[in-house]
Amino acid sequence: MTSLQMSAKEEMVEKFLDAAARGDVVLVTAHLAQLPSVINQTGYSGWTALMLAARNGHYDVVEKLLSHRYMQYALKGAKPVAKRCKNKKIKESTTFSQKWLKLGLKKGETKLCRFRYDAVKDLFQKPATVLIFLGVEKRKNPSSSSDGVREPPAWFAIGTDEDTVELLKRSREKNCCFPKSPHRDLLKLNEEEAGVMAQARSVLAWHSRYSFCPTCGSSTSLEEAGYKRKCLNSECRSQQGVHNTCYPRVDPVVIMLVIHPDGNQCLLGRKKMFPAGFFSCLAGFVEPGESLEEAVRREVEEESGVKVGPVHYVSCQPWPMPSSLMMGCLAVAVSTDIRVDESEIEEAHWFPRHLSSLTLGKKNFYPFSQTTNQLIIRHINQQ
Ligand SMILES: NC(=O)C1=CN([C@@H]2O[C@H](COP(=O)(O)OP(=O)(O)OC[C@H]3O[C@@H](n4cnc5c(N)ncnc54)[C@H](O)[C@@H]3O)[C@@H](O)[C@H]2O)C=CC1
Ligand SMILES: [Mg+2]
Ligand SMILES: [Mg+2]
Ligand SMILES: [Mg+2]
Ligand SMILES: [Zn+2]
Repeated sequence: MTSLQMSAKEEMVEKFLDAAARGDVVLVTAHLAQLPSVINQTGYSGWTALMLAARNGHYDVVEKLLSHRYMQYALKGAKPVAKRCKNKKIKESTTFSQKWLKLGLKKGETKLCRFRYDAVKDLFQKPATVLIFLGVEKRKNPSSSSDGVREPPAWFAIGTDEDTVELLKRSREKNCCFPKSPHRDLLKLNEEEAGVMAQARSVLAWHSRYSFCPTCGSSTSLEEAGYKRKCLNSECRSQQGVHNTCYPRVDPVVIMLVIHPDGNQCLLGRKKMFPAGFFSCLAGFVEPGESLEEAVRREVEEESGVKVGPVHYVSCQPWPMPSSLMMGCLAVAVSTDIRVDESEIEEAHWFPRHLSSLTLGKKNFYPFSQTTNQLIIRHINQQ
């Protein structure tokens, strides 16, 4: 028996929190009828059911929880969430849970802001505006468009110094947002919009950092619909040959689930900046001259002291903070002692499979990256 094994009550709490996180209002109601005090429990993740339901946009679960008599206790811990919920005043704010609400309590999905040309054309006159071409929408059936336009729309992203509140007034979309905390807000978007966001954010972030030529320091100008910056000094070395400073940068990152040699545990760690109780796969930047496998072995050993043997690539995901490509791998450990590098990781542990499956493997449960979810689900299914 390990200390990580759960009691029956802990297991029930996790099931209740899982139902709240998935928006299963029937199961949430059943658990509350059986054990009303469960409403206040935070369980393994450190989050209450209210926080999880709000985070994932399950309006009906939030309403159910708020209407429950035991909620008065929970309100002590989650006052701003409950207050804003009741008043339906969801304003810009700085605290963690309030920000989630702004995005999460709307019915339906969070959407990116969309503007028609007329709404933003005046911005193009401003020197600070950056316009990049994102692509033309693929339409399965072009003639069936609802707005009467036959040609599929072309999408652009605009970088502007205009106030976001002013910008929002120009959009026709009701439930759209400007994600302020990209790590979490990004994960509220559907896959298609997350891809658009990754492309736009990476390229715009690159433009904001490369106003001057890294080779000679002269000014640069935007070319090729936003995918190149050319040095304006005709003598500059970057004008000859291929110079990667002229093109948007992507940093390769490895993110890996390390499996214990017994096959039944996986290694997860937490950085100081993570919310309480939040553990994730280890990750790190690929260094120059390294292969994927070498980067996985080096990062795991640096961060946890665990040595890794076989490494298998599983899936990848663009990660626009500001511009990485996260490559997800399963890695098999050949040693088990953990010594964390405290400058990078606060804690790391081996997690038994049943615990991972209860707390981590559920779609939408945590604001994890898709890559992390897929690695954990792959591990859970490899019984
Ligand atoms: N569990 C995790 O740690 C997860 C990490 N990520 C992302 O993976 C990426 C890498 O993970 P980390 O643990 O931060 O990497 P890491 O373990 O390599 O350590 C980060 C440090 O490496 C240095 N560094 C080396 N090359 C760098 C580069 N090209 N750009 C920026 N810093 C560089 C910096 O000092 C930075 O503080 C980050 O973008 C992070 O947001 C995403 C999901 C989960
Ligand atoms: Mg590292
Ligand atoms: Mg790292
Ligand atoms: Mg590193
Ligand atoms: Zn130059």
